[in-house]
Amino acid sequence: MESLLLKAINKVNGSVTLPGSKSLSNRILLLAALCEGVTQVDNLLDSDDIQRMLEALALLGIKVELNETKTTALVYGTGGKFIQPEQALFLGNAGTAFRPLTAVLAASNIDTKLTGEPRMNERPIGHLVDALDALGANITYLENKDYPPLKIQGQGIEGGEVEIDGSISSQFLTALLMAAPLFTNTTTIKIKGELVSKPYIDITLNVMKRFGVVVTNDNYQTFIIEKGQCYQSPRQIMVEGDASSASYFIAAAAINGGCIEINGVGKSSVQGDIAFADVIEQAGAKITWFDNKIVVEKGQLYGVDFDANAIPDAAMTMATVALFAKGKTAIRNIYNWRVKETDRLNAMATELRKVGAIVVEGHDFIEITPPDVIEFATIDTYNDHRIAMCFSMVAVGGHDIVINDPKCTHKTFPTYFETLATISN
Ligand SMILES: O=C(O)C1=C[C@@H](OP(=O)(O)O)[C@@H](O)[C@H](O)C1
Ligand SMILES: C=C(OP(=O)(O)O)C(=O)O
Repeated sequence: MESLLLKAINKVNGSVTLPGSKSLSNRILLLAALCEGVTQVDNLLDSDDIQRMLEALALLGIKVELNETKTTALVYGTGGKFIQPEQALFLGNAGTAFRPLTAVLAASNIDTKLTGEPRMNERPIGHLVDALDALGANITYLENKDYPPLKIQGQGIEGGEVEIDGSISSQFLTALLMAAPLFTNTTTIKIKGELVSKPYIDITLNVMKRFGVVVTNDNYQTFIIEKGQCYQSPRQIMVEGDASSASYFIAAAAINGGCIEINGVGKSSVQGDIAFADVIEQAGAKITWFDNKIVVEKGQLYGVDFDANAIPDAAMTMATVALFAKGKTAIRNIYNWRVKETDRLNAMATELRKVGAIVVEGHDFIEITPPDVIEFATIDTYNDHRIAMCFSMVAVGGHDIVINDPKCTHKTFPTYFETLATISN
């Protein structure tokens, strides 16, 4: 396995342009496939998760033309008609591909198999399948109940009233919402349990609206999709920069004392992870907001204690910022870290201890007290892009560190380490 020795970074300074958002890219590709006509998608993310969605769409008979950098796509929508694929759709470890495609294919009239990496088979999908089953879908677990891989026998879905458990992943509700305009009747979705990661639902509703479908949302408890609405191409659509990826550069300036301009997201972002900037501001960083950029400078950082349920991805970055903050940092209400790329609560606790931090790993929280002296360590990344990117903060804070399997960042940010190098001295 490849390792990367990241040398201590003296100063970060300069400007970065973020790659497109993963969450927006995969939603937009799928909805563009579901409308009639051609949609031009600009600033598309070029990464593994998007590649998996593109491959699946190709097998379903959707033509997509990419430019040389794979950041502009022309998607030839087929109005919801797919061809019967010859082989299983391999979706890697991309939740934003697996979950929405499950719902959309359940509403189609073709038969498909959905598979993924071994870790995908450990990431639950039962809450989504239960809701689709209740609506009359025909989905079979090919290995273990409640987990991928799946066989889906598409036979159309009539719609109606349905409950969905929102306590493990918002992607299940996102999937149902995105598929609902394909159902024959009006659909009313009621949420069971506490809905996690709520801002991702705002992203979903925002993208659906840009494709012409309106959802009535009653305080995230009931969602109504009136019958007769179908996706309409906006013809051209721009993917905003990735707010989760922004967190590493926001953190870098805050830790290191440099000044970084981050282009591609700003105060008007539709992505909830932009709220990471508020958390780190509370911790002491100085943030200046613009419409489509953020400028960050250092302040003395202090540990913060916060509920991170709304920003599960960006919150991981605070776990390594904690190494350079005075006092204890507590990140709470993050049980679902355990069912993502790896058990992130356990993995972060293990790796933070390697550099000397005192860590309490709770069922749904993590507390980090920084060490007096950061120890040199080799960080395992568990095939989790965010662990690799988070631990680059150790170098940003002035300490050498080895990151195992740095290419795991390809899931969402293939050029992460090169981009970090451009602002490092
Ligand atoms: O809908 C989305 O685009 C996402 C939702 C979140 O997942 P959960 O809803 O499972 O927390 C997030 O962690 C993931 O990276 C992307
Ligand atoms: C949880 C993540 O990915 P996924 O979309 O596969 O859930 C993530 O990117 O941090």
